[in-house]
Amino acid sequence: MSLAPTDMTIPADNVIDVTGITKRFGDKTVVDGLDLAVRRGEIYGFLGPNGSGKTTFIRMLCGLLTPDAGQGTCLGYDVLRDQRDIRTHVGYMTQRFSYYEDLSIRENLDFVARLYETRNRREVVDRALERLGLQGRSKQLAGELSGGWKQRLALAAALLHGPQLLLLDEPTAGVDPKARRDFWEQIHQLAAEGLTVLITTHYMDEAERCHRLAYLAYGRLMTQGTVDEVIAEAGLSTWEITGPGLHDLVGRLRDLPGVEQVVPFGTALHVSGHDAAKLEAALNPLRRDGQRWRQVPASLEDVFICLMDHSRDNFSAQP
Ligand SMILES: Nc1ncnc2c1ncn2[C@@H]1O[C@H](COP(=O)(O)OP(=O)(O)OP(=O)(O)O)[C@@H](O)[C@H]1O
Repeated sequence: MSLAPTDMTIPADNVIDVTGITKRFGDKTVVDGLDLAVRRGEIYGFLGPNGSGKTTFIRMLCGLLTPDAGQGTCLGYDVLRDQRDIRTHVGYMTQRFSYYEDLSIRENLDFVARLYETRNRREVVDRALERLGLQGRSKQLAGELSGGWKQRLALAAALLHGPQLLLLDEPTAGVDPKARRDFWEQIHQLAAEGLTVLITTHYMDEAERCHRLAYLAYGRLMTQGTVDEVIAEAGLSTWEITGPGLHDLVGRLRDLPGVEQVVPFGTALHVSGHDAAKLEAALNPLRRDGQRWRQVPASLEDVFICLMDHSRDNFSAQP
């Protein structure tokens, strides 16, 4: 499939470059003064709890919603004025499968190609089928496909018109690990060819596959950077405890000075706080024979849980 530039001019550096983007629904500010710059060829992860404003932000970026405040460009187009141009040049994969279940894969792709008034439709659809490994199933009805194949169809459709920016809203939700891995290989291949990707996900392993990422809570940007930068900036000290008696330990740990979060991780507990000395002093008296206590680097999940706990709910208490 061709990902060659279309007829537009894109700034060499930032494909997305927006500041102060804000959206209100009634008295709720669901996206609150968001700044974001994403470079060409970057895979940028967007994380945050349910309802934190990720989809709303993406819909503003791709010209489906108008921001109430803020400014900037997407693919060189003004996000307030040039929404029609943006819509034409962006590939958007929505959270819900939105293709015709009673049409085949090929018919669905052909339909999308018609919407974009694509020239050489047959050839373009053939290339899309080939690229996504869908040739063998081209006659299969979309409604009969498993989650992983539906996701491939949706990705093929989002790429059909040769966009330079792909906005993916939880594309792998409910998809099995093998299909998720294949999907990410595909995304990295596309990025290597120059496509820019903004992707929302709740999976930590996927966050770690992004070049950079941002974490949102209640519409506000809590942190952004590479995985290492985000972890370092959080400044969390974390202890991992394994062995017997962890269940009883949880309750005793939670109210100790210096302990800010206690999270079970499989057969281990992660105990974190920002003041390393205070945390260690609080933990020391609780050590028991047979348990293993060790200091570990904070994980991305530790950091995100901490950010969520410390963020203020500005959704519920507005005048
Ligand atoms: N059209 C709308 N009218 C009113 N409220 C809306 C509308 N669209 C979204 N919201 C609200 O805005 C907030 C942010 O929703 P949004 O879907 O952007 O979050 P999200 O981070 O994408 O969540 P998820 O991870 O569950 O997909 C939510 O409280 C949601 O109920």
